[in-house]
Amino acid sequence: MRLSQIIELLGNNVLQVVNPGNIDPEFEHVESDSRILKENDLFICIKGQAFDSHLIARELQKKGAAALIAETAIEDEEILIPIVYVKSSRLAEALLTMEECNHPYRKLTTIGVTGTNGKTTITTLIYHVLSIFERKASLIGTVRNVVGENVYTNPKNTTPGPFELARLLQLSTKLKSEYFVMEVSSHSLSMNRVEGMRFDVGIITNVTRDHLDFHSSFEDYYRAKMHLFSLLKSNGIAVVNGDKINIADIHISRNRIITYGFGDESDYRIEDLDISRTGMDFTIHTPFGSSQRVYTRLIGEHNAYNVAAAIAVLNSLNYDMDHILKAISSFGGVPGRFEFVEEATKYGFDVVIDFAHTPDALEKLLRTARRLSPGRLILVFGAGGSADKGKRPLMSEVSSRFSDVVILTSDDPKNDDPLEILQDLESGIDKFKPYLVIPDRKEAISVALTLANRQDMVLIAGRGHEDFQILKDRKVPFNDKQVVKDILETKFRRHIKK
Ligand SMILES: CC(=O)N[C@H]1[C@@H](OP(=O)(O)OP(=O)(O)OC[C@H]2O[C@@H](n3ccc(=O)[nH]c3=O)[C@H](O)[C@@H]2O)O[C@H](CO)[C@@H](O)[C@@H]1O[C@H](C)C(=O)N[C@@H](C)C(=O)N[C@H](CCC(=O)O)C(=O)O
Ligand SMILES: Nc1ncnc2c1ncn2[C@@H]1O[C@H](COP(=O)(O)OP(=O)(O)OP(=O)(O)O)[C@@H](O)[C@H]1O
Repeated sequence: MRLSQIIELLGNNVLQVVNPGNIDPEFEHVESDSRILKENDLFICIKGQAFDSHLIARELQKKGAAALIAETAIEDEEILIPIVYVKSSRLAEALLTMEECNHPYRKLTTIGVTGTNGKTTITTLIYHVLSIFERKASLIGTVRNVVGENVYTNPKNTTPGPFELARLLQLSTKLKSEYFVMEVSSHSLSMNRVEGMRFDVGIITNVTRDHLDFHSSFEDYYRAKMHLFSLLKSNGIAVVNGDKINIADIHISRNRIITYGFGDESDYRIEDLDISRTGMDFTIHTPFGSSQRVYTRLIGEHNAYNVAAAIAVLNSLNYDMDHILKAISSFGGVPGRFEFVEEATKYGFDVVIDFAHTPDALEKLLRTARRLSPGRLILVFGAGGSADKGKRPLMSEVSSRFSDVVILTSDDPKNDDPLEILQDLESGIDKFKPYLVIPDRKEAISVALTLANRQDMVLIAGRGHEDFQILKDRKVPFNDKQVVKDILETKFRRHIKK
């Protein structure tokens, strides 16, 4: 692609072009990482959180960059290559990488899920059903990225950056995938990561308090999520939790919006939810007048929403309800989401691992647990560091309200002082209810298990499937489920033998 074509493609994102030699170079490739820049690349300068590549313009020129895209002034007389100034470098990055890859999303049915909670569950469930139907699909999200036989676990981001996204889309088309099912985080929407692609289906689950370290306000966070619907293909549809989201906020015609929920107005309406320890069932009424009983191994009202969302999407893609419901019934869930540690049952109590790390998710977890457990609820949780501090006391407040014993502990402290995080958490706790503060997570889990009597339920929240803890810049192995199993195996087995 030539520089003149790039300028045309970027349209009104372009502010100014500085081209001392008045040249129109042709580029081999668009790059935004100086470490892998090659001669004749067009380089996009980005001011990131850790690094600002505008500051290394000379090095970029020396390495062979044929032109630069920039959003802040590069005042260096030695820079002789053209510079295209734009309003947003990240937007330019998204548009140009997708152009370079020839818009692979056009050959795929793309399904994007946004919302504070439920993204991984819904994407994984849709992927599962499509796999049962023997349809080739890719899955992109927090837990893993799967494209054909390639599985990338613990990806850096829930939603990849533009280069990786374009590469995953391209690989999907190369491997003849039909579907591309992905989580779309609010960070990615704000940072224009997905701006280069378009979706056949956009799903929104809910928007509740989270990430207010990154977003300037709740309204800003909400707006970021809603932006997904600006990225629909011309005939794309929105699948919306009608109980949680005001459809007036989605600016597409009503006949392209499908709602799900318990509310009477829902297109896919949930009724008569019956929850047990092994799964749940409910009736789903469809907009085509049919009503069927759904069985799922997922547990909790929040998961009834997630299952209804998946049904609405798949049925809208013209899959038959009987087949959808059969495939859903065989879905075993996502690791670390309301996952029982079966080894605990022989000791007479339950242990559940869950990824809840927002006030709303904790409430949903505890309400579900209360429905299932005749005994006490003993909750172990902490809060992540370097993230939304304001949600910490709100999480404790919910925890005090819905559980019987709370043990505050460490999550992923990252660069924050673990004791300061605990103080923030403690400030929201109800001091008239039993609670403990045990900074060491393993010890906290051990104490919770020791406190558990017959029929109690121990809930270990916040880390879910994750198998590490981030302490400053150290990543140490830590998996809640494994830790529970180890404690039961050592401490409890010995105890029983005596
Ligand atoms: C704060 C943040 O969101 N950072 C994201 C951002 O990184 P960045 O661009 O700011 O990175 P940077 O290191 O400052 O570099 C800036 C630029 O300089 C370039 N560079 C850098 C070094 C160098 O030597 N040369 C060079 O050219 C880089 O290639 C980049 O273009 O853009 C990257 C690519 O898109 C992301 O991977 C990265 O996510 C970091 C890892 C992150 O942790 N993000 C979290 C907050 C996040 O996005 N989370 C959400 C999910 C949250 C949830 O739902 O719970 C997600 O979607 O993952
Ligand atoms: N529909 C829902 N409404 C509220 N809470 C939910 C819902 N679905 C899941 N949760 C809660 O959120 C936790 C994470 O679920 P899931 O991984 O599906 O969400 P996510 O949106 O992908 O989360 P994250 O963005 O943090 O990765 C679950 O363990 C559960 O506690």
